[in-house]
Amino acid sequence: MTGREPAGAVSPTAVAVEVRDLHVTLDRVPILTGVDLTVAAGEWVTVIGPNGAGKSTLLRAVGGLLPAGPAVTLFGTPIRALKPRQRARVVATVAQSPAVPAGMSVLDYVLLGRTPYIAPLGRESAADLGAVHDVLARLDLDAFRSRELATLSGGERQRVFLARALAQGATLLLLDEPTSALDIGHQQEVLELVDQLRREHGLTVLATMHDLSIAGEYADRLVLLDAGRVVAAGPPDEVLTEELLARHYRANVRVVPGEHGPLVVPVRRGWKQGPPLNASGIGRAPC
Ligand SMILES: Nc1ncnc2c1ncn2[C@@H]1O[C@H](COP(=O)(O)OP(=O)(O)OP(=O)(O)O)[C@@H](O)[C@H]1O
Repeated sequence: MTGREPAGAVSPTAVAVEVRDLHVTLDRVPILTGVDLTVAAGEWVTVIGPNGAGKSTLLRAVGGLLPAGPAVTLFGTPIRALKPRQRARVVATVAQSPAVPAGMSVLDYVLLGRTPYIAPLGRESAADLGAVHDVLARLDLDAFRSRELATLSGGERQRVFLARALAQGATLLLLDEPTSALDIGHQQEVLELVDQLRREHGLTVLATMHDLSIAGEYADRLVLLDAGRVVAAGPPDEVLTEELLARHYRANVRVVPGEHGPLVVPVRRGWKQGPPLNASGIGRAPC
């Protein structure tokens, strides 16, 4: 469906992502310290953590957008051994706020995802166009194909960014807060599509998310990052605990069982739960 093709020199292995003792320093500030992470082929792992924890930095290092030395291996090959075109066939990234090229149509933008398959100075093939049209249809973007990307709403644009990554046909998808601008219906639609592609085509997904309930519903495992270190990792019900979320997010939450994983409900601090409301029904007595 996404025009996935052989990934050059990279051979299939049971491990999609191997990160060992990753240290990243930006402008002399240590951002990631000794991060270890393994993602099995076909697995969905979501990195959670408070603002500034280093989630995007970790995804950028895994995607080869930041130098990571020997610490990152994709499908058994050190990422620094992959040439850019080879890497683009293996890993596709949806960044948090990708640049929007001025004057570019949605169709042309999504076609950029096919660049690793088009010879330099060559033209896109019928297969490239087919992959793009397929992805546009599945993301409910057909009506926008001729529109200038810059004129789309934030949520429409976010779906186009994902479409470009899917059109790339890579085996590993890195999604940095892929649904932050989407309404609740489109959130579910997009995440279900990613999960369906994972099941049908063996995609591996490494994501970041702030919505913890949604993170737990879709991921096989969660990795909790705080101040550049992994502080917890495991199945959602082991990581989404009231105690861990209080400690690392300084958040007051209740965690309740849900059909597809724990649901995290924020509870306002310093106010009594439930009645009594005052006589007019507005406001509660402070604790
Ligand atoms: N070029 C840079 N120089 C110095 N510090 C940087 C640089 N880029 C990022 N940082 C810092 O690194 C830290 C981690 O940033 P990152 O974007 O990875 O966090 P995050 O967990 O994704 O945060 P958020 O949830 O807010 O998106 C932040 O404190 C950020 O300010």
